[in-house]
Amino acid sequence: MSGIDIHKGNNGLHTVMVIDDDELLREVMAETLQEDGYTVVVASNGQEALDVFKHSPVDLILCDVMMPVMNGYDFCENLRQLPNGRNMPVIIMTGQDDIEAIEKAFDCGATDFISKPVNWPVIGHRIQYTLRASQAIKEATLNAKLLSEAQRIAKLGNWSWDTDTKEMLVSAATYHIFRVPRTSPCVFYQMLLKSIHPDDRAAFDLAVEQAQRDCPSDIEFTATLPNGTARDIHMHAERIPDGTTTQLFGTFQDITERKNAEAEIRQLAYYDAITGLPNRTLFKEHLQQALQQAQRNGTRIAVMFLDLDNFKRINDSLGHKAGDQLLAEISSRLQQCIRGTDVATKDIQGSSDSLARLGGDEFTLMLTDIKDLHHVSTVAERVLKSLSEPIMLVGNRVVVTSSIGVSIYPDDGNEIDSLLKHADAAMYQVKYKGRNGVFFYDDELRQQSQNRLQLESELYKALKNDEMTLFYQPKINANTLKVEGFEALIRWIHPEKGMVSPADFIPVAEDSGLIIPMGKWVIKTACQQLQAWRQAGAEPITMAVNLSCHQFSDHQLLEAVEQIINETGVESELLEFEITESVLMQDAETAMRVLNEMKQMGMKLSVDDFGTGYSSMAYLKHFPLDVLKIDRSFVMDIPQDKQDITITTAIISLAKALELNVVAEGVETTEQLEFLRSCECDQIQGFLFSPPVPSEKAGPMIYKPFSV
Ligand SMILES: Nc1nc2c(ncn2[C@@H]2O[C@H](COP(=O)(O)O[C@H]3[C@@H](O)[C@H](n4cnc5c(=O)[nH]c(N)nc54)O[C@@H]3COP(=O)(O)O)[C@@H](O)[C@H]2O)c(=O)[nH]1
Repeated sequence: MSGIDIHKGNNGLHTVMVIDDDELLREVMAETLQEDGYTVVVASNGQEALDVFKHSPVDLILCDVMMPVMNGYDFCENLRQLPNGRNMPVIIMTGQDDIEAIEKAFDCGATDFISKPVNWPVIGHRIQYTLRASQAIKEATLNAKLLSEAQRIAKLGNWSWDTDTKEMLVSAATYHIFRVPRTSPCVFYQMLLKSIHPDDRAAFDLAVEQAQRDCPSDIEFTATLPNGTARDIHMHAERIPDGTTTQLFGTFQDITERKNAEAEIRQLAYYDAITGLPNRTLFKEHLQQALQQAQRNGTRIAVMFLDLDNFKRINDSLGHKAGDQLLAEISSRLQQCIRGTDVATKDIQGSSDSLARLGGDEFTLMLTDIKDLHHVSTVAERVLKSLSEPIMLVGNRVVVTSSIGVSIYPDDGNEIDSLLKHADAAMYQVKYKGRNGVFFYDDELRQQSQNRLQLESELYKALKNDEMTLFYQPKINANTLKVEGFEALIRWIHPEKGMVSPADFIPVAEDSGLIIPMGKWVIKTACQQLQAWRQAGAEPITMAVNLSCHQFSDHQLLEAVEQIINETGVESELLEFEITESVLMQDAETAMRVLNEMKQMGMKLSVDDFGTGYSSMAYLKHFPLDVLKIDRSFVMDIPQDKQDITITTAIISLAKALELNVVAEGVETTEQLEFLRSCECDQIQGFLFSPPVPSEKAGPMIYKPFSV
């Protein structure tokens, strides 16, 4: 017979290949199998069968042994070499029902055998059973392969272990995780034990013991691989269901990448990138733990709040890179300072004392277990001395001093926030007294902070109860002495205390956030007043309103101003904002953006208290400004003070060069006026003409020039 002879069965689900040199037997067999529903392909010897097999899909082979050209044994051996022949079920038909022939058939790769003469009624069932078994093997093989791949992808391997015999059977992925070659179960166990980091060994033994007691356990340990690298491994262990207490099973998973990512996230979340020190969040965790411990042990804690005195100036003049370098140097000096007698640790575990960078140029130190406050002073003095040593920054010798405020638990507070707040208040006391020093939070500050709290709550009520009013101080043309504008200044008419100075409550409003609604009220009231004067026939005059730091950085400010302008109908070019030099220079880039937006809306912009901060001329040149206001402190001692004369003259010249109007504030005497006039100062504001007054008194000033 030549070519492929196919006999189609009626269901055609499975194809059986019949290989026999006896043509009659072949035909009978084909017919019988066809009747059972199989499609049949026939071949007359092994060689022909191999050729047929290569071209037509077959599910099972029935093969005679003794055949010309190629016998059944050789066919089996050759078939197993083909990729799709490796797992093909082959039933050998042997006439010799002896063990030797059967063994030889199995040796050559046969799946099963049947004896000749063939039992025809049974053969269909035999084939069906073999096909079913083959299908099950195929599925199991595929599942095992997919599982193995899944384990590889998940870096997860499984194991089973008899803790008595010390035999540990593991999956391919487990070998891969530990980077060891396939080996015997006993050897693998030894390798595993050897790889576990000594610090993790006790936890590993405990996890095994726990699993033996039928409590599933999970641990993470570090394994050192044969190539010396360390990997983080997670192990889950359980007792084999219905097994003995020594029979365990579980998984190993390589979690190194996850652990690394977690460490990176932790670093970003808890540490400062410039200095590597703990940040505010971690410091608070440290402090919280230390507070709990101090509460239990009845000990004291010192919280030091440290602020560098001249950082901003250095940052602005030498650049941010140098600023970062400076912070890193400060951080390492601080670490050395507390290492003298105290241990500075960077992490929570085992931490006692701690150092952190809160942001900007602010650092905090926590000293625990304080027996004597003298010790805190010693550390603080050491810090001051160390930080004031010169630092070389991009070729410049820089000297930085610092101000330190200290609060003590439990004396000055029981909670994180109050301790930090009080240390901060003490630090401000140092700044106030001239910087470069240490101050401990004390009764006076406590009283001040209580007063502040009281003021804050009264301020809330004041806003609600309409206790605020505006006074107006005229700005007068230095030559004509005509009123060209007013500055609106808030006043608080307290029901019991009478008039409270804005100098006392504006800082509290700033800290509490109340400045935002209060500031809006001021802008609106000032605009309403200006519009009322304009509608009553006044010439165009300006109305200046002070913007505090918080107001200036409030994202909703411009929206609110636009609404006020629309509601009151005031001409936007008559509204002037006075912003202090220090607020503008705090974040010059942002200031530039906000000022430009204000300018686009038509408002006038004025730099208040000019000369008291330190302006970057580069920014000043580009800010869209209209007015420079010379601070009162320079005008006060004119004409006696030579330096003030020099400064005032210089500011006026600068304003002229920048094509800005210049206003002198705090003018109280005719000598001051004469001097300012001689320098061509444009406008005068001060008690010489009028203090801030209520609107009823301010209004008539518009129509009648002043005289001196
Ligand atoms: N953000 C806001 N700040 C405001 C507002 N209203 C006032 N303030 C700020 O409070 C500080 C104190 O203000 P005040 O007590 O009103 O003092 C002003 C003038 O009364 C005072 N002044 C004016 N001329 C003279 C003078 O000849 N002699 C003298 N001794 N004092 C004088 O100067 C203050 C105005 O300063 P300035 O704003 O720099 O022009 C003060 O910082 C106010 O800015 C507010 O609504 N919002």
